[in-house]
Amino acid sequence: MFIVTAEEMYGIDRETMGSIGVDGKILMENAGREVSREIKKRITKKDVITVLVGGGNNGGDGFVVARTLHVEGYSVKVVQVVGDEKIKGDADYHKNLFLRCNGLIFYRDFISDEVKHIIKDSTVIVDAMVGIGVRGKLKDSILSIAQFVNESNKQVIAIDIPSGLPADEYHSEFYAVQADTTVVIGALKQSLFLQDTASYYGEWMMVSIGFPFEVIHQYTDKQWWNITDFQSSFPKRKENSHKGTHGRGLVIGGNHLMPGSVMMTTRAAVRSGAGLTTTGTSKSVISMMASSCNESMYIPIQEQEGYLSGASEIDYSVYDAVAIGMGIGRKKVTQKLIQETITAAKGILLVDADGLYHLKDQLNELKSRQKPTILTPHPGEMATLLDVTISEILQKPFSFSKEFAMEYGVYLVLKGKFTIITSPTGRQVVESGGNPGLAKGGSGDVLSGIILAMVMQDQPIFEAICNACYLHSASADNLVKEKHSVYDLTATDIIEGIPNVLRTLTSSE
Ligand SMILES: NC(=O)C1=CN([C@@H]2O[C@H](COP(=O)(O)OP(=O)(O)OC[C@H]3O[C@@H](n4cnc5c(N)ncnc54)[C@H](O)[C@@H]3O)[C@@H](O)[C@H]2O)[C@@H](O)CC1
Ligand SMILES: [K+]
Repeated sequence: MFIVTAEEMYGIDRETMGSIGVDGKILMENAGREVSREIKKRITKKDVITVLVGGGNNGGDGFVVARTLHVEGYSVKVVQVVGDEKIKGDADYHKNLFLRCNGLIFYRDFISDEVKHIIKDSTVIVDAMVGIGVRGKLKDSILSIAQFVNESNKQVIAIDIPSGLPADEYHSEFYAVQADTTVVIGALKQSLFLQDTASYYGEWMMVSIGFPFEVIHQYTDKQWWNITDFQSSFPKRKENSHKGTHGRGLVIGGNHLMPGSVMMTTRAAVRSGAGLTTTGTSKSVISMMASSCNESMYIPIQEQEGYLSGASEIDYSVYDAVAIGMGIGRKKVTQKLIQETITAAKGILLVDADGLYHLKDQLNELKSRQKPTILTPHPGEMATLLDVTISEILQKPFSFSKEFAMEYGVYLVLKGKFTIITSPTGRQVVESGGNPGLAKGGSGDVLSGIILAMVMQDQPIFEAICNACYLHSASADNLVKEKHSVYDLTATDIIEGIPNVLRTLTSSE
């Protein structure tokens, strides 16, 4: 499913009406019909429904919903929250159809006792006051109605986007309707995947109203990754494959005080299908790891006082992919190791955790790498890389990611509740699975191991990274559904949950 900004949505709308020639009235009819279909799954004929209708096309969709439900025998009223002069064009056409079907409209552009009574007497509120055309904070008249709706405790179903909520990232202050359900029209809006706006949507689903796939794709390169994408792009294993087919991966990380991270990355890579996995770390970490992770091979790396300091002994040419940085610490001696690895690693290179800290002054080096580079920061690490605050990153995660990935020619995985994966060409995918059980030390290390294994399989690298993120979240979600809680779930559990996801979501022919 595609993700759009408001501007991109308007482009798609214009193109569909202009070049293709689909009449706006038909699009509006389609939108209202599809939204009604979703609403009907959530109501009965006993419900009393009020549709709050505003002055744009979002309101027009509201009139179609009101008419569709009314002619099918549901109890529906419309409250038009703007003056008559504001209802124009296609919306006015659909308003007249509703009136001619003997639909009932109350006109109130402020919160009066009458509107309060109508809302109080309703069981379901359909919010069609403002859609993606919202500009700034809601005006007082509509604001007061939105506030009353939020206090009313009624079931609220929003059309396209909760009224007042911005569709895009980097917005100013807002007040929005809190929906229980939002029926999103045509394409997913960016604010569905931003930390401070996502929850306003409540449960959501998307309906298609006739925008051609090619037209949508022409305007956006952003996508939400779901089970269908995972299943259709996950590589199938061939009968005649051998361990070399599935990649030789090297994990470099750890220090004498932090053996766990590199251990989890290694075990996750082994569990996710890497053909051969080698761990490069300090002697003391090897002695701790070797007995519990005997599928891996080990290379001791030069160290100074327990911290990794150089990797001249590694023959990088034998590895298809290298993951570096987990548990490596921030000591200055380690910087040289990162420097050497960036230039010496001839295959795919993934840099995570403290590796990113050391990378900060060497970002330009990445531009000359011949093979793909993957960086996997969380917002704090991303903020450090860019010298901005975490809250700035969270306000504009799509833009920051895209600029960064394109500037340095890297695949960027900005981790979080909504993980954004960006390719060097600016293509973006959001992976939104997972649960709060993942917000713990070690889960990032596990993700790095899964990515390492997946990028060595027979599939395009961007899809491989998206699938790795999906697998990581799906493992956590299955475990919380079946035998764990978000409190006790550990990074090790996530590794152990991988087989179940692979077994149930993929077939091995
Ligand atoms: N061709 C069509 O008929 C389609 C219509 N669509 C619907 O149309 C919507 C976009 O329509 P529009 O571009 O007309 O815009 P909206 O209907 O989203 O918003 C415009 C209206 O909101 C008012 N408004 C803007 N900012 C406000 C504020 N801060 N306080 C109070 N009122 C404010 C404006 O005065 C105007 O009346 C989408 O969200 C969707 O619901 C889409 O479904 C796509 C297809
Ligand atoms: K709305």
